[in-house]
Amino acid sequence: MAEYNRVSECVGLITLRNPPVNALSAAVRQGIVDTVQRALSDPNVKSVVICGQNGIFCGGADIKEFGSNMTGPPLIPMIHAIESANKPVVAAIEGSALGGGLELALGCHYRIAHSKARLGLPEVSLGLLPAAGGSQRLPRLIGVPAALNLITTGRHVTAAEALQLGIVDQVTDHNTVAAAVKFALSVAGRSLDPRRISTHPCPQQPDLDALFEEVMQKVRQSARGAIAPIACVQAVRAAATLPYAQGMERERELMATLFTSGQARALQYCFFAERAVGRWRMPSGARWDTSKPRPVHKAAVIGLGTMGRGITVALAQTGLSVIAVETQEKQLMEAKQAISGMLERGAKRRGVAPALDGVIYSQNIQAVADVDLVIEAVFEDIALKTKVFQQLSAVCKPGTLLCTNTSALDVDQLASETPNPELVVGMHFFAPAHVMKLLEVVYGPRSSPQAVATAMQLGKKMGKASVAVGNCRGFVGNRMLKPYIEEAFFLLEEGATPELVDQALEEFGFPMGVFRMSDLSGLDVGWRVRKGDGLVEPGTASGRSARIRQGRRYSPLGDLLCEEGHFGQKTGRGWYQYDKPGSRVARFDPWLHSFLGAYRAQHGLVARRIDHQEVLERCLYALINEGFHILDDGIAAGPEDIDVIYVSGYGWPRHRGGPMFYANMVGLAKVLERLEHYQQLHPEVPHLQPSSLLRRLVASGSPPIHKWGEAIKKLHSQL
Ligand SMILES: CC(C)(COP(=O)(O)OP(=O)(O)OC[C@H]1O[C@@H](n2cnc3c(N)ncnc32)[C@H](O)[C@@H]1OP(=O)(O)O)[C@@H](O)C(=O)NCCC(=O)NCCSC(=O)/C=C/CCCCCCCCCCCCC(=O)O
Repeated sequence: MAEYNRVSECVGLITLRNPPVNALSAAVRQGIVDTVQRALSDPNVKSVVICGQNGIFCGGADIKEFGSNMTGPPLIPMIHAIESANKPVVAAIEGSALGGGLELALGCHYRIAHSKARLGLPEVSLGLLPAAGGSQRLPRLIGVPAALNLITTGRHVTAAEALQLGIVDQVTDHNTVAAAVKFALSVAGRSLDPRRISTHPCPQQPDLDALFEEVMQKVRQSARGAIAPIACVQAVRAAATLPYAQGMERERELMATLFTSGQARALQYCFFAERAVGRWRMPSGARWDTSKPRPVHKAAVIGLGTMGRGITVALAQTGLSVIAVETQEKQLMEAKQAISGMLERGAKRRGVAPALDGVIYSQNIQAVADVDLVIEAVFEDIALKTKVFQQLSAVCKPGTLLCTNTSALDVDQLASETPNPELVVGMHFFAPAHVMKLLEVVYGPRSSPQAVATAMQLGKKMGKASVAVGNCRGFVGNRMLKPYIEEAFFLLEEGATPELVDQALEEFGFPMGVFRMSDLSGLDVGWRVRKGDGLVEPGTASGRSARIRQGRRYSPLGDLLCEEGHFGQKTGRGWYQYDKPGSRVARFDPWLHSFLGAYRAQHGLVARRIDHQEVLERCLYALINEGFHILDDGIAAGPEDIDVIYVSGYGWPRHRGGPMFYANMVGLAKVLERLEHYQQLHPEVPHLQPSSLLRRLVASGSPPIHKWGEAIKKLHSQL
């Protein structure tokens, strides 16, 4: 797994071979140990170059090995042997040098990078720290502040930034291995002492204590309960304050805690889940690897409200030419200004030219005649959307894919209004569409695999976490959100406060609790949906019967606030109060608390003490239970799909892996037992009734999450 050649007569060239990213598996580590040994013992070899095959240096430790008993030579002594070598060792970095890959390069005496290479220590995003000496060498090489930034964020830097920081010694636009070999020849015989990073002291830093205190505070705030960023700061502190050997000991201790933590398992699960969702499959048997996407060069967006504007920006930023259609002239002018502003700001951030010319604006739907794909983003009204789809079917060239950005309406119904339902899919973006990572690609029974493949590929090009899901009310994300929100309302009725519920959820790791989130997105959104469902009634009735609608428990609390004009941040009043409409700082609202008291009295409810555990169990287990229904219904192909949706679109804390992974960690039997407990207490709440899939999984011995797919298939075949 590491190939050895002698080149230019006296350079030993070691090539890592472990596709696709040359991860440092046991075999690769053994290969490095053997080939380094061979190069150092060959008297004809004066210097050594280490590179990776297929244009990538090394993607780091083999993450797949982490879950198993690790065998093979350990990384730390391997890197130490390279650093202590008596012949110069040069890393030739193409593609990526990440994690253990960069740590390997830091053990080399010199580093040459291709201009397109990216380097970084992203271990923190896997719940770990750079524990092959990276946390001790990098601060010694580039100073404490820069190292802290890289190690606690895990961000990847370009070769140019790496050069500026002093991580690499040279950047080339040409053949990196050839440049490294030339460089290796030029440094043969030079003293290596100054090149051994571990022997350097950390560059002096004034006010070291104040710096670490400030960084620790910032990291704690943004970590939302994640432990790895904090351990990263502690490890860098060891580099700054202790001799290398003691720093390495501290690095080892900190890693020992992280390595076996649930958070590391969750974050590594997320890494693989995000890649797994690209391998989508439909109940028909159609799959990602047998369905060819159609090329999309030109796209159109219909309707330039908030969503349409964001979608236009996301499409234009991928380099597509976009026709942006809005029939109202004033709206069109406003949209044009807003879109140009977003494109300019985005381009400035990314250091590229804004794609302003990529967007053509029109008031006329005829302008979309020759596009390859249309995304409809008009108001959520089935009659209006149906009309637009009929117009599009008449105007567009044959084969144009018709996509709807609906978040709630029936994609199949829209498809059935067109002559070619196989060309219709949902592309459910999340606001703001050019920023949010998530895209649900919604297929109906008649959507062609090619249409799904095209939407999935376009999502990937836009940098979205794209997940293919079946069509149902709310698709995956919003369908699961409904019981979560309903439980939060019920908890208020029973004695909780918005502050208590939000605090429990935010301590769990959500960026915002359910009520702060509701204030941000607007209480009127749900009110409109509930009205459409015939659930909203005038608020004069009292007692239990007033809180049973359509045969199940219902809380009219949100409706009552809306009737008062309390729509959240936009009106300055919601579950909290705000200094003025549009302000973002949520404050305790005494009116709301007396309103809740009066409401409970009117309905004969006696407030009881509710703790954080009950909030978490009722809100989260209700949401998870819906996830099991979704899996059972075949709406999501696997738990990874649900987890990626929740982590990338709904603020589920990544270090908890997503709702289904969390259920797996808590234990399926425990989730089932708690649901049964709450269901007995609240028999009129159907979403607390444990899903039959959850019951069946528990009955079959609660297989681990990576085996659920098999188990679900088996359980279905037994039905
Ligand atoms: C940028 C990438 C490298 C490439 O991106 P792209 O081209 O888009 O391709 P992808 O789709 O992402 O990936 C392609 C497939 O490759 C798989 N892959 C990628 N990286 C890895 C990897 N590192 N390991 C395994 N597999 C990998 C990926 O899954 C895809 O396959 P599939 O589709 O899923 O089938 C991009 O891939 C990327 O960013 N990769 C991750 C980079 C990264 O995070 N690297 C860091 C890894 S962690 C690390 O290096 C840690 C080092 C520290 C030392 C570790 C020491 C371990 C043992 C210590 C034990 C301590 C206990 C102490 C006990 C005691 O002492 O008491």
